[in-house]
Amino acid sequence: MVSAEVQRPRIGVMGGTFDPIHHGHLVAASEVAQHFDLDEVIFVPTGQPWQKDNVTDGEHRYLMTVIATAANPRFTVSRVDIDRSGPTYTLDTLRDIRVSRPNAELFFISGADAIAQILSWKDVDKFWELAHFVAVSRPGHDLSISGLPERGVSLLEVPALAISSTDCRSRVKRGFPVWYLVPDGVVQYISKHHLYGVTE
Ligand SMILES: Nc1ncnc2c1ncn2[C@@H]1O[C@H](COP(=O)(O)OP(=O)(O)OP(=O)(O)O)[C@@H](O)[C@H]1O
Ligand SMILES: O=C(O)c1ccc[n+]([C@@H]2O[C@H](COP(=O)([O-])O)[C@@H](O)[C@H]2O)c1
Repeated sequence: MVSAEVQRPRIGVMGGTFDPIHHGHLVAASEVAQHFDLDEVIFVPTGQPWQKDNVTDGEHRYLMTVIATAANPRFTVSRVDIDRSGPTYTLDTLRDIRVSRPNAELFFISGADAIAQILSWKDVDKFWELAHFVAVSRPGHDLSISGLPERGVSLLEVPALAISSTDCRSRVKRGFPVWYLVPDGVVQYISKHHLYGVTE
């Protein structure tokens, strides 16, 4: 009797502060999904990103991420980092996602700037047994993985979008449009909730 081989689900994990989520994030996730034949990409907004200051409330960032990903049947959003108290560490993110997807092969997606900082992340030496890391190109940043285990990390060139959340926040504050930099629903959410406005 021939036993059918059960295929493990291949799941991307796109962690980010998403303050706000923009098309650079979405294109990165979509390209990695295509290249690595992923069944799903889980977007995970950070709770308390310990290497960033003055971050917008997590519920706003979570809801913008839900709005931005809603149309893609392979994109989902997880609250694991938003709901965990204390600083957000990727080790916890990956462990929590593994609990909800026990059989999955995980692919953690990050941009060139983030991967360049990875050796400063908590317990980085424990990452490689939990997920494969995919580092994508990003305008203005060299894509390099020197010093990281070769089998643990892959590089992927993606269409260059010179968009950052910092620039989106600055544009809103200065009264410039963010149409076409972020999804339409996110533009409307920012306006409705008066995010990133001039502080009185
Ligand atoms: N334009 C982009 N192209 C490719 N990857 C990106 C791009 N923007 C962000 N990323 C990657 O997405 C992940 C989450 O990024 P994050 O939410 O911090 O956005 P950001 O634009 O870098 O924000 P900020 O400007 O506030 O630092 C990181 O791994 C980052 O490298
Ligand atoms: O684990 C850490 O110590 C750590 C330090 C900095 C960033 N990260 C993760 O890297 C991802 C991108 O973070 P950021 O700050 O660039 O939005 C996000 O999932 C963070 O939780 C993780």
